[in-house]
Amino acid sequence: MKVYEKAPAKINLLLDVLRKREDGYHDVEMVMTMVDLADRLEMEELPRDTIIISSQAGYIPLDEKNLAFQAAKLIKERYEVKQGVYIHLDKKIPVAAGLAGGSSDAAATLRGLNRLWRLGISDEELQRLGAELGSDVPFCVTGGTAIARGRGEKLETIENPPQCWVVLAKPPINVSTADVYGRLRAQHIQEHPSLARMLQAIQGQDFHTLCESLGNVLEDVTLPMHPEVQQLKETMEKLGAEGVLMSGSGPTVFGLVSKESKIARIYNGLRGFCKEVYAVRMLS
Ligand SMILES: C[C@@](CO)(OP(=O)(O)O)[C@H](O)COP(=O)(O)OP(=O)(O)OC[C@H]1O[C@@H](n2ccc(N)nc2=O)[C@H](O)[C@@H]1O
Ligand SMILES: Nc1ncnc2c1ncn2[C@@H]1O[C@H](COP(=O)(O)OP(=O)(O)O)[C@@H](O)[C@H]1O
Repeated sequence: MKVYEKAPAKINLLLDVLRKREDGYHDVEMVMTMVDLADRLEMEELPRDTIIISSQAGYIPLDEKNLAFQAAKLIKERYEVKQGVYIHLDKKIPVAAGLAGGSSDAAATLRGLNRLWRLGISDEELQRLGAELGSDVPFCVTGGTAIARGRGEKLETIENPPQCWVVLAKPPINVSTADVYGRLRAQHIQEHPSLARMLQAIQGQDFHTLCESLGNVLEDVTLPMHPEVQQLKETMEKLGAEGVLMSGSGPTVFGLVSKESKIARIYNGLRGFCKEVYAVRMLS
C-alpha cells in the first residue's frame, strides 16, 4: 500500500524572540502560515524492518540525517511497528531557506505513516512527536495559521490572514538557524514587532495593516551578515510588493502582494537577482 502527502512551506509573518533559555533554545512569539509551495512525499510499506529515503534533489542527506527518516524512525520505535517504509521526497521547497522544508517533510511523514499503518494517533500526539524532531515540526503537522510560543511548539490556531500572493526569493547563500540564534543579543534587537497589531489586522482581514505589522527580529542578525538579503528586500519593495520580510532565520525574503497584475513585474525583476524565485498563493 502507498500513501501520498503534501508538505507545504511555511513563512513567519511575525517572529519575536523573548529570551534565551537554560536549555540553549530561545522562547519565541511567532505568527506562522503556509504557502502553496510544497514538497510531495510518497510512502510505501516494505515487509523488511528498514527505512529507505530517495529524492530527485541531489543536495539533501538521504540517511538518518534526513528529517523524514528521523520521523519514520521515531514513529516505528514509539509504536513498535515492525514493517519498513520506502519514502520518496519530491523536493520543491528550497533547502536551508527559512521555509521549514525539512520540518514539513518530517510532519508529512508523521501524518502519512499514521495513515499507512492505521495507528490512530491524534494530531496533538503527532505534534508532541514532532517537537522531538525540531521546533517547527509541530506547526507543520497541522498547518493553517498559528501563533507559536515556547521554542515554537506551543501552538494557538488563529484565523487565516487575508488571501494574497506571496513572492519568495532565496539568494544563493547559506544561513544556519543555530548560528543566527547564537549571534542574537537582546540589546541588538532594534524593534520588537507588535503581535497585538498583527492579530487585529488578521481579525479585521486588513491587508494594509497586515503588511505594516510584519516583523522579524532575526533580521537584525542575518541582514548585517548578508547585505544581499537587505538588497533583496529593497528590490522587492521597489518592484511593488506591499509588505516585505525575511522568513525565519533566512535567507529567503517574501513579499505580500494583493493584486495578481503586479506579480509578473515583481517576479521578472527579481529573476535578474536570484535564480530561486516563486510566486505562490497563501494557503488558506
Ligand atoms: C527560525 C525558525 C522560525 O520558524 O525557522 P527556520 O529559519 O529554521 O526555518 C525556527 O525557530 C527554527 O526552527 P527549527 O529549524 O525547527 O529549529 P531546531 O531544529 O529546533 O533548532 C535548531 C537550532 O536553532 C536554535 N533555536 C531554535 C529554535 C528556538 N526557538 N530557539 C533556538 O535557539 C537552537 O540553537 C537549535 O539548536
Ligand atoms: N527532508 C529534508 N529536506 C530538506 N533538508 C533536510 C531534510 N532533512 C534534513 N535536511 C537538512 O536540514 C537542514 C535545514 O533544512 P530546511 O529544513 O530546508 O531549512 P530551514 O529550516 O531553514 O527551512 C539542511 O541543512 C538539510 O541538509
